[in-house]
Amino acid sequence: MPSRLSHNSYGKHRVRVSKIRRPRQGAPNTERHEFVEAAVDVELEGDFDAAFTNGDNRSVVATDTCKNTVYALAKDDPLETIESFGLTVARHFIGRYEHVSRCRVRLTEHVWERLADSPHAFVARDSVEPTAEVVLTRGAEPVVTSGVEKLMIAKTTESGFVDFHRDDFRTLPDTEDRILATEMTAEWRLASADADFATVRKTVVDTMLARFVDHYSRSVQETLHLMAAAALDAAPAVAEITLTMPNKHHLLAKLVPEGTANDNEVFVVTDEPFGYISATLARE
Ligand SMILES: O=c1[nH]c(=O)c2[nH]c(=O)[nH]c2[nH]1
Repeated sequence: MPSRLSHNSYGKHRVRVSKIRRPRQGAPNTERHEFVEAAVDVELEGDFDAAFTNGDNRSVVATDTCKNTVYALAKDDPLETIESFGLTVARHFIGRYEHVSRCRVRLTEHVWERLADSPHAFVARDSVEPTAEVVLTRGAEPVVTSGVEKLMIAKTTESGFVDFHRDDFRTLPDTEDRILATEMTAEWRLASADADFATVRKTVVDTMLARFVDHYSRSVQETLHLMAAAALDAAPAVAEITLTMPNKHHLLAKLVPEGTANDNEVFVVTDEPFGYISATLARE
C-alpha cells in the first residue's frame, strides 16, 4: 500500500521540574524562598522524516536530550511565569537546531502557596492548574496561549434549564432551580508574546469568576458565553478565548422510606456520562 508521511512530531512529555528561587543571602534556613513547579511537554517538528521512514536517526535530538534541556534551562531562567519559561525553551530549540522548524512547549503549573508566612514551607490547596502553550515556528513570532484546568465552580441555585427541544426521545423535565457545577478548562491566546502574562491571567480568571456569580444561568452554554465575553472585554491583550465546561450533574436523590420529601437538598453526584459544552470567542 503506497503511503505518504503527511505529518510527524516527537518530544518528551511531563518533564517535571521544580525550582527554588533563592535570594542568596543569610543562612540557608533563614533566606526567603520562592518555590515553583511545572510539568513541561516539548514537541519538535522539522527535518525528521528519515527517522520515521528509514530508521535514520542522525537528525534526531533524543527525547532524553529534550528532557535534559528543560532542567539545564531552568538553572538560568527565573521561571517567573510558565509562559516566560515556555518561551525560553521554544527559543532554545529553534535557535540551536537549524533542522527544527517548529517547537511546541506545553506547561502545567503545580501551584505552591506559602504556608503560615514561613520563608520555606508551602502548601498546595487548590485544584486549579495554570497552563501555557508556546508554539514557535521558525521565522514567525511565538504564539502564546495561557489557560487554566480543573477550575471547579458551582452554584446551588440561580441556574435552570427549560424549553429545550421537545421530541419523543426527551425525558428530562424543565427545571428552574438546579445545581450548576463544572470543572472548567479555559485557554486564552495572547495577541503578543510581550504580554504581562501574570496580570492578564489574574484579570481573565477574576473576571470569569465574577461573571459566573452575577446572573441567573439559563444554560451552561449561556453562562460559558457570558464568562468568555467578559474576559475578552476585561483583557485587551487576549485575542481569543476557548472555554470548556463539562456539566457535572447533581441529580435529585430519591429518598427512602418511599414518599420522603427531597426539597432540593440531597443529590446523587454523577461522573459519567456528563454534558460537555465548549465555545471559542474571538475579537471582531
Ligand atoms: O445547561 C445545560 N445545557 C444542556 O445542553 C443540557 N443538556 C442537559 O441534559 N442538561 C443541560 N444543561
